[in-house]
Amino acid sequence: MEFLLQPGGQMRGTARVPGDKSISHRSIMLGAIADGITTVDGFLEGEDALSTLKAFQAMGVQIEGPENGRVVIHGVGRDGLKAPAGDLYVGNSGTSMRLLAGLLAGQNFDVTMTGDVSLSKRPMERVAAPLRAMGAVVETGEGGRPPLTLRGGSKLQGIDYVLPMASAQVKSCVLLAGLYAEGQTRTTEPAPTRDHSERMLRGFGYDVHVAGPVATLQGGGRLSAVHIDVPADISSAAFFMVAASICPNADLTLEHVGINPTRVGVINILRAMGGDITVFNEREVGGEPVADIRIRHAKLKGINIPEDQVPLAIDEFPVLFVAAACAEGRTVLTGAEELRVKESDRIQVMADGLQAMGISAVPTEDGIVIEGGQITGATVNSHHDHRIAMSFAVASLRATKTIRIQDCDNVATSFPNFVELAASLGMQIEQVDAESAS
Ligand SMILES: O=C(O)C1=C[C@@H](OP(=O)(O)O)[C@@H](O)[C@H](O)C1
Ligand SMILES: C=C(OP(=O)(O)O)C(=O)O
Repeated sequence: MEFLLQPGGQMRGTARVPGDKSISHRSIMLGAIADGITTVDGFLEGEDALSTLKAFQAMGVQIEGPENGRVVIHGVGRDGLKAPAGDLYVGNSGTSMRLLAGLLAGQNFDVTMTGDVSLSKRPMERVAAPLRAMGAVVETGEGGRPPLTLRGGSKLQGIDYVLPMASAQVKSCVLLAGLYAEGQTRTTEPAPTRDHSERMLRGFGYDVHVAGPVATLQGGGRLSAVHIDVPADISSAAFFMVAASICPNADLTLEHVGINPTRVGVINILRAMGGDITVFNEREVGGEPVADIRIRHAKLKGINIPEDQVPLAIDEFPVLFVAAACAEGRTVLTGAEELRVKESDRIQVMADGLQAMGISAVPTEDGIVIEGGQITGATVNSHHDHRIAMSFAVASLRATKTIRIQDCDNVATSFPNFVELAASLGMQIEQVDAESAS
């Protein structure tokens, strides 16, 4: 499936984007191994979160929904998971594979996880290594890539793990394995990353101690079912935050957006570029801060993006590169080599696409240098990457010609109603079959 975009779109109105993907994954994982019935509202009905949901159904957990964002999980308790009948296929979802690796390392059955063509290229040694150090038996495919197999029956020991990279997936993997380990498990991260696992574990009544970069928990405890209210995903909101910022006359309000301090890099960076963003109606919902956000068109300027913002905006860089392409002057990103191991190499793929659209975008080892300019139009490829597809769609708001984006099926992993919502706010977008696209 492809996206076809015409120049001249608008960006006005009020919208609520779908539920947070990171929190949706974790709600299923923790709900499944808790005692009692966990209810979830605002669940992301996208393919990635559904991959996690199906994995637990395959391990014998009764889960109802999602229906209008509501999921009911009949927790089986910490030792109640059953061996799945076959491999667990988790599609495009790195979060599913890496967090599940931790949760499954201490079970008494073997399990193999596989993924799609994009996930099959992504590094899994980063989770295999600490799990092995805890006593797990873990096998990866060639070069440390999927499939990922965990052999059952290993007795795990707690670990004091200093993360070599800023990664919430690796941190969460180790903490989830720590639930099944003897003694204490401690993670130390080089920079703050999303802390949804720590917050949600506490919500389920599990004691996690956090002091600066160090998170500590004791193995062997139990989780008690709760109700979880999933906020709208700031990573999905980001497409419209940039869209409204770059689009003349735009005035957009996004409702009920999660503004956890470990996720707000996109707001900080856009404001530093001159963005007109008002965060209001701040409240706390189920242990996560939430707010409404109003974005109006602004004249953006290029900046040197502070490296401390990188983990706080890690999934928002593809669309922030579009903001940089529309800004006056040069934007420089450094310290972001992690972008090369996402669903695609997001530095290279964005540089290629922006260049095809007439923008000077020069990749570096750990970032990119973008000169603001006039976006023309082009046919570009998303390389199986949902965020790349949606970012190029946003570029249409300042383009002079048609933009065609190939390979857009994976937008359904995180934002199944993107086309409908974008069109309702004024973007000139339609979905077309690849066959009709010669
Ligand atoms: O923990 C999570 O839910 C996520 C962590 C990040 O990955 P890394 O830990 O690989 O940076 C992010 O890119 C991903 O979309 C979701
Ligand atoms: C990197 C992402 O997700 P995951 O690692 O779960 O595939 C993302 O959604 O941008």
